[in-house]
Amino acid sequence: METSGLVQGPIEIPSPEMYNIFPSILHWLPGPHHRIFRNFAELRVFISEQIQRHRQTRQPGEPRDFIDCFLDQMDQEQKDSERHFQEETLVMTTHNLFFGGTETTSNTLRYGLLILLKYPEVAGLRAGGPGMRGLGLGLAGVHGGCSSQPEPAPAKVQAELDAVVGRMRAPSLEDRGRLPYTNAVLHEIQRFISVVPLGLPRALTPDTHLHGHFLPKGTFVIPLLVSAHRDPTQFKDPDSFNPRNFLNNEGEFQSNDAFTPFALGKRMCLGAGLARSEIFLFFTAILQRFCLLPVGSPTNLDLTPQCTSLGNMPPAFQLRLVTL
Ligand code: HEM
Repeated sequence: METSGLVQGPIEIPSPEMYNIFPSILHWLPGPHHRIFRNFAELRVFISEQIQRHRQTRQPGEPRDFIDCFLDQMDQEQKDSERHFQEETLVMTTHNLFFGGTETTSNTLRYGLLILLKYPEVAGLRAGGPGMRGLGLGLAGVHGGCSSQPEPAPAKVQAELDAVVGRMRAPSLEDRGRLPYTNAVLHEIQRFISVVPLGLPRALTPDTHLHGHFLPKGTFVIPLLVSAHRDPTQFKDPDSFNPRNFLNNEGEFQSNDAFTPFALGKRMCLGAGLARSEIFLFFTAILQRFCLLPVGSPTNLDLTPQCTSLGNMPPAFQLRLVTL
């Protein structure tokens, strides 16, 4: 049995760069980007309703979640004329968590699956064997399962998962340290795609000299995270996908200081730990159970991101998942 596994594409925006530079002008121009603003407004309404429900059901001092904690803090600061914990901040912070926590991780997962389709020798897309059932997610109407594919290169991630975790239980975070190749592949996916290519803007607190340039105090600086990820002094052949960037000669996992998908410093991604856990658990759970198959030849798969500057999104693609 095979069912549909079409991966949907993103909303098309005329020019994210334009929006970054002239946000107010785009508000007045017609175009599909207005869907984003509508979605944004809808999400605000949803969050405001959730806050209202929290107010009605909460026990002050006994927080159940982030919104309750924030409301407790608002109570404490009620009499403070310079209070930071206000309703609008709660709405926007919750919104940021939603937005920052969903698109980023889901794009990484989608992009990662596309990369693994393109580089089957990494994931280990297996040829059909007697133990493989043609069952799972796939394109409606397409038949043949893994057996229609040519014999693949060594099934490295799947072989490692088989050896360390087996098939009797789901992979857990405790396994991460014992899966160096898989860990390296996941790091390489994040490096290769730079799903968030720019860090958030900063303002310089002191006057600064950088590479012969004088930058006065107050200058806005936007870190180009993608430039670190494509730096040939840090990564061998940085425009290619190569998990060896995160492995030493003994095949052990090796980190790299230039790996900064979550940025650096005090304002680095708040959800980095959660995101890394999600990426690990989703990928390993999928690869433990399924053989990934492209629709058509892997050589025809295009990895060019659909949208840059706001975020690197994978192009729409189709994939079949066949149970192992
Ligand atoms: C693959 C997944 C993710 C990537 C690549 C990513 C990347 C980033 C980057 C580059 C920044 C800017 C940090 C800076 O400029 O210093 C950021 C900020 C942030 N991220 Fe993530 N993120 C991911 C997932 C998440 C998740 C799961 C959450 C929450 C549930 C989250 C919440 C946030 C928040 C709240 C900020 C703002 C932090 C601040 O301003 O102090 N992110 N993220």
